[in-house]
Amino acid sequence: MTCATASATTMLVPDFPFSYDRWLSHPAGLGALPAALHGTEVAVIGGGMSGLTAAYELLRLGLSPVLYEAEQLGGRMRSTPFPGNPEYKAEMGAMRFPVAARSLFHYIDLLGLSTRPFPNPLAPATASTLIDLNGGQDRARTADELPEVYQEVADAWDKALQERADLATLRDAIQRRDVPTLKTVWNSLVKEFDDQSFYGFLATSSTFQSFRHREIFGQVGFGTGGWDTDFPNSVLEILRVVVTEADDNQVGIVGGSSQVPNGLWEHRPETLAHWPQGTSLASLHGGAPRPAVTRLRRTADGIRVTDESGEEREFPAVVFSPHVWTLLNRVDCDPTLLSTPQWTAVERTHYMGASKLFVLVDRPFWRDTDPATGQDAMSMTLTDRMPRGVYLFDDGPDRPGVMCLSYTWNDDSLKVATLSAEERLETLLAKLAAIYPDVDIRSHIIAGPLTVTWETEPRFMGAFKNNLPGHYRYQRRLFTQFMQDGTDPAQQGFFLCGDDVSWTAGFAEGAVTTALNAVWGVLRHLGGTTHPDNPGPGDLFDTFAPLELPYD
Ligand SMILES: Cc1cc2nc3c(=O)[nH]c(=O)nc-3n(C[C@H](O)[C@H](O)[C@H](O)COP(=O)(O)OP(=O)(O)OC[C@H]3O[C@@H](n4cnc5c(N)ncnc54)[C@H](O)[C@@H]3O)c2cc1C
Repeated sequence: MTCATASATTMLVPDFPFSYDRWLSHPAGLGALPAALHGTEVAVIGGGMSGLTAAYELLRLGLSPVLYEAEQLGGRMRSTPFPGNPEYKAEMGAMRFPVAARSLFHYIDLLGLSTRPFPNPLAPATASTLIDLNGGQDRARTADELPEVYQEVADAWDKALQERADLATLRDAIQRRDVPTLKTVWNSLVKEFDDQSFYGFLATSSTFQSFRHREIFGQVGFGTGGWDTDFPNSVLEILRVVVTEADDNQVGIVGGSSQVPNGLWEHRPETLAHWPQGTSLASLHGGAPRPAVTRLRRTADGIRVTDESGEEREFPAVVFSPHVWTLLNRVDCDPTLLSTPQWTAVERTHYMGASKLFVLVDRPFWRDTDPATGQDAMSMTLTDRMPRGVYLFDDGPDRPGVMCLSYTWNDDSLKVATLSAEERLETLLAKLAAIYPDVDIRSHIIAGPLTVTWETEPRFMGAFKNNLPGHYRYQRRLFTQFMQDGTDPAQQGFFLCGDDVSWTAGFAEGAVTTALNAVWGVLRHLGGTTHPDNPGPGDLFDTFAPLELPYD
């Protein structure tokens, strides 16, 4: 089932509500370059979802993208096979995609990948959910079956959103793609809430005056649940997720998320300029990308890229997709790559930490009925103990099942960061035994543990960006960096993309849409144009531009 079209809404981000999905699917294509420029090499640094989207579309425009990847293609769409059982995978990064992510789904559909509903807390695809808070447990199949207090919390959240953030108007404007209304309402929220944290928003809402309600909300929250580690972040980040329905109606990709970026590497576009039919990024690169980039220098004609092998190549344009922090410590950068205010924004970028631990088990034993209680042996679990979130994936009763025994963010991720994989497993099993005393998880494990902590991964240093209060201005500088008309020519030709420069970090949709901004930027920089019937994000920049907040 691929179901982008089943969504009435789209992740039309209110800061810049350009319809990337329509730009992508328009028969006129993304643009055209003078024939003399066909085959021009453009560097694309980073082979995650963003870099591969950019490289794929630059290839279709007739350019010759040269992809650099430091580790493995796919980046944070990392589906790691279990040793001995490679058909089963652990989703170390992205694992669930809102069907509203229509630009991402443009590529999921293009590649013919199948999706299935994701087993989020209390979702229809989830047999049962257990909430373990303050030592007490509540179990339910749907939210309606939970005790009254949970409904009070859900109502408090709905009311707070309605009263303080005009949620219904924003959602309606997004569904109708009514940009004037969307911008009017959203811009006033940006002014009001840029300085406000998520927790501050709750604590100052009349509907959340009970601490107990705030604590339960931190545990169960909305959509994917477990939002309390997000409490210090800017409430604008949360409002973007809510208004675009990014946390609702999510699906997983059958066979693993990494198939999307890896699929673009192998895919042979049906329509492409200049190149013969059958050309793919893989074929252009002889099957393997260039290694890590170590140095970037401006020259009279462009940007010189040095890679780990010592090779140097000069390009008229460079697209950079890894986390921007890597510009501070992994890549020796020419200071003129960015303006001083943009460098400040790079320095201020704030990333969330996240850890996960997966095991493969012999069968989905959690579906067994506990004879004493008549309930499932185990459930999708939200807990305030160390594991925080337990997710259960099965392919039928007689086949192995995948357990994500723990998915954590920030402080909870740091609690396991210094432990080895085995130590993590021991600790997590002990914590889960306190919730499920009669279940012997270990006796079912046939492979794993597979684990990751993104903040200690040298090429990432964090899971995904999340702005703190007061960060809007920095975010704006990074997001709009692809607009280089009118800037100092000596500072043109270098284009940032990736989910950390997007307004919706933590969602692959932001990786795709910022890649499309960079593609537009490269097209423009090299002297190409978009079709008048299908203007791109930069052509319509003034209509959609993110609000500028005063500095003084
Ligand atoms: C724990 C976690 C959970 C997530 N959950 C979801 C989810 O459920 N749904 C969703 O939509 N999104 C989710 N995301 C976000 C999603 O994974 C990202 O939005 C997306 O994968 C980002 O793609 P990217 O290309 O911008 O960056 P990346 O995937 O980080 O790609 C950057 C690439 O650059 C490479 N690189 C770094 N330095 C260099 C260098 N010097 N030279 C060459 N290459 C370099 C890296 O190795 C990497 O491959 C999650 C992310 C994490 C970490």
